[in-house]
Amino acid sequence: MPRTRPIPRLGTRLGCRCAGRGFSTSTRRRAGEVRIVEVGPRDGLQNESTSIPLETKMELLRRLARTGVRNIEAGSFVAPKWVPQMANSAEVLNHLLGRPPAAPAPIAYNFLVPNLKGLQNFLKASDTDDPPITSSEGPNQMRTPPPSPKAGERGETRKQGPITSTEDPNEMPPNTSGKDSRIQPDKSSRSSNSMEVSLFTAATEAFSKANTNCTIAESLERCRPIVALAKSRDIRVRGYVSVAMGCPYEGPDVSPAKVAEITATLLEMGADEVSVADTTGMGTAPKTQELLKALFGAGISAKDLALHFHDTYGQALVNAVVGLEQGIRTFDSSVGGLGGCPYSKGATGNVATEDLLHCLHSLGATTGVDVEKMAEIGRWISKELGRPNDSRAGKAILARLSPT
Ligand SMILES: CC(C)(COP(=O)([O-])OP(=O)([O-])OC[C@H]1O[C@@H](n2cnc3c(N)ncnc32)[C@H](O)[C@@H]1OP(=O)([O-])[O-])[C@@H](O)C(=O)NCCC(=O)NCCSC(=O)C[C@@](C)(O)CC(=O)[O-]
Repeated sequence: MPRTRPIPRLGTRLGCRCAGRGFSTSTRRRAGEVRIVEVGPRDGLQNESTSIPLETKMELLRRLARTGVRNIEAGSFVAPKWVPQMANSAEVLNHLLGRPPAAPAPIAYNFLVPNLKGLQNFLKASDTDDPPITSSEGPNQMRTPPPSPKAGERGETRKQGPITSTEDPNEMPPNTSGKDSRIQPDKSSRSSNSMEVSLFTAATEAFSKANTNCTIAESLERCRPIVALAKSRDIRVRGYVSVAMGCPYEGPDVSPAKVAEITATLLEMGADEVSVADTTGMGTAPKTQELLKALFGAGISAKDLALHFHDTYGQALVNAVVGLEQGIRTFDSSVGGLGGCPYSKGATGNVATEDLLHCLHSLGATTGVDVEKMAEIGRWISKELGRPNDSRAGKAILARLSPT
């Protein structure tokens, strides 16, 4: 009789040690530690049509910081005429440096830079001796001195926070259940926050042209000096490859081999990780699998990758689970499902952080993020922006918390 090949259960493939039968709700079924990169304040807000006050952005960042999330994309040093919503990113950065939001653990704040000018503006804003603080300080907030501009000028490397190129980006704090994370307003934890940058390119020529006014090859050449300068200042660099699973101009068939080639080029340049982005939400489970196969086939390790799903076709969670099964441990998401891309018509927001957390926690993953706090933020920011809350899990959690 032919022997059937045993198919490992999800939990087994994710490395959990479950005896006997396991259920998806079992706390013994652990998917390990998963890093969430909250992109709501940048990817989420960049597409809003009405101007968002700086204080609303800062309040969003303060609230997010309290959830236990350790990576937040906070703004973008792009041309304001292209993305006006991000025009006050220097002020956001100044606030984060001058008055870091209280948080249970150090946070890596990330800013998008499309070109060398963007990085130079980022460095100028972070080197400001006296950030222009205009809002009132919260009870737990202490002023942390901004990094000295002298270090970089003398050619020394400026010490960044704990998440740097030399450290494992997937490393998580010991307490990752989220629920019991406590705000620690001590100076040491907050002064060890770090500032990172992200650069971006695309997997199709048409999108590259629309988003950054240059070819893919030109955009990669733009990336090279950005990585070099950032590395010389000991700043962690993340790369993005947009439209990896479908392009608004060239259609759904984007070559996985091309995505893998671009991703490898960014990593070879020195990027610390690359977030592979399904900008249009055209990705499906088989396409995610095929893409990861191409990426791994190109010699790229899962720990150097993040996945960034938009939820336009409602496939983001399924795709994330495929990624999880294949060893990916970093996922981007935005609270309340905020977002869209100004250069991808019809694309909806990123997968909602609340939905992703609910899914990951049900699989036994630890994220360190408090999903209930995140749900409250989703409700709050949606109301502030006058848009619907796009997180199904968020709405369900809120209904459970306050049944009427
Ligand atoms: C890339 C550029 C700058 C090239 O734009 P360009 O027009 O080719 O550049 P340029 O060098 O000719 O400059 C044009 C003007 O912009 C200024 N400029 C130039 N650079 C900067 C800068 N950094 N900061 C401030 N100003 C800048 C520059 O000084 C000049 O000003 P002017 O002389 O006209 O007054 C432009 O196309 C641009 O900013 N595009 C915006 C791209 C963008 O932000 N897209 C959204 C973010 S990416 C994204 O959302 C995808 C992602 C990451 O989430 C993943 C996914 O889901 O796919």
